[in-house]
Amino acid sequence: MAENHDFIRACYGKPVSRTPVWLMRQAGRYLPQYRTIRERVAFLDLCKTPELAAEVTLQPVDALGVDAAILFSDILIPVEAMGQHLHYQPAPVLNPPVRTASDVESLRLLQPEQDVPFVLETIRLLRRELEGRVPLIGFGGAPFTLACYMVEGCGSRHFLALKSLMFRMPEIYARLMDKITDASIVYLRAQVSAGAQALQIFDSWGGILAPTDYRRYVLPYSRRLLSALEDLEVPLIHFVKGAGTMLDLVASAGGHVVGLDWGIGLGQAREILGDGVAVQGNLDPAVLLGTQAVIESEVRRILDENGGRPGHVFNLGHGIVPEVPPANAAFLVDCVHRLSQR
Ligand SMILES: Cc1c2[nH]c(c1CCC(=O)O)Cc1[nH]c(c(CCC(=O)O)c1C)Cc1[nH]c(c(CCC(=O)O)c1C)Cc1[nH]c(c(C)c1CCC(=O)O)C2
Repeated sequence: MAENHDFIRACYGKPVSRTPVWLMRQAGRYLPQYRTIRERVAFLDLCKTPELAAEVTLQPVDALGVDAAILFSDILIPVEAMGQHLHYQPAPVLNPPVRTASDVESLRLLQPEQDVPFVLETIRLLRRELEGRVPLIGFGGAPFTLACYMVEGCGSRHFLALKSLMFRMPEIYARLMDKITDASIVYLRAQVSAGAQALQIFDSWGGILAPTDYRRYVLPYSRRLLSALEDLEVPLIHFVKGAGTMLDLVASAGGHVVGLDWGIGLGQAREILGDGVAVQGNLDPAVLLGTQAVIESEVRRILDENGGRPGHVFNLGHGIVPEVPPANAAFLVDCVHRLSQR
C-alpha cells in the first residue's frame, strides 16, 4: 500500500521512520547510465518509448536509493499534443509561438489516451516494475510555466513576450491560461488513473512576477488545477521556483506539499506556512558539487531547521545539474536517511 511509504506519509504530515528524499530531475545527464541510452536515442524519442522511459525512471531509484520514482517525461509533452511543434536542442523550442487570439483558439484540448498514450503506458509499466518498492510521482507544468514556453517559443531570461501578452491583452492571456488549465486537469487525472501515486506541479517561472501579479495572473489557474485534482486521493506537491516572498499565496492555491527552493530558510518557510501543509526541499543543487563534508553539514542544517516536525520531504531546491558526481547524489540520500533516523 502506497500509504505506508514514508514519502506518502510525509506528504500528508504523518510520522515517518526517517525523512524521505528524492531529487528533482533525478533521472538525467549526471548519470552515466542515462548518457549511455541518450547516445543512441533522442530525448523526445526516449520520452515516447515506454520501455526506455521506464528504464531511465528506475536508474536513480537503483543507483541512489531515493524514496520515490518520478515518471521520466517533460512538462512540454502535453503542449505538443495541443498543437505546437516541439523539439529540443537540448533546450526546448516550440513552434509557432502563441501570440494572438487565433493562435490560442487553434490550440486543441488534450485527449490523453489518444494523444499521449506513451505517458500512460510508461506509468503502467513502472507500477508493474516497481512492485511497490517506492511510490511513483507523476507531474505536469503549472499553467503559468507552460504559458511562458508556449508564448516565448523557448526559454527566456525575462519572458517579455509572455508579460506583454499578459499586460496588453489580458483577455487573450486569460483564454490561453484557461485552455492550458483544462488540458492539465485531464492530463494529470489520466496519470493518476494509469497509476501515478502522487503529483507534482512545476511552476518553474512563477517567481518572475511581483506578488500582486502572481495573485492576479497565476494563482486563480493553479488553484483551479489543484482543486480539480483534490478528489484523486494522491498527495499534490506544488513547487513554485522563486516564491520565497509569497509562500502564503502559493499555499493558498491548495495541495498537500509546498516545494521550496533555497531562497528561503526551511525554518522560516515553516513559520510562514504553519502546520497545515507539508514542505519539500530545499538544498541548493550546487552544494552537490561541493565536498562530502559540506553536503553532510548542509543536510544537517536543513534537518535542524525542520526541527523534527512531521511533513518534510527532503529534496533539492531545483533540478540536479549534469555536472554533479553521482557518488555525491548517493551520499546525499544516505546522509538524509542516516541523520534523520528516528
Ligand atoms: C522547465 C521544465 C522543463 N522540464 C521540466 C521543467 C520543470 C522543472 C525545472 O524547472 O527544471 C520537468 C522535467 N524534465 C524532465 C523531468 C524528468 C523527471 C525527473 O527526473 O525529474 C522533469 C520532471 C526530464 C528532462 N527534460 C530535459 C532533459 C535533458 C534532455 C537531454 O537528455 O538532453 C531531461 C532529462 C530537457 C528540458 N526540458 C525543459 C528544459 C528547460 C529542458 C532543457 C534544459 C536542460 O537541458 O536541462 C523544460
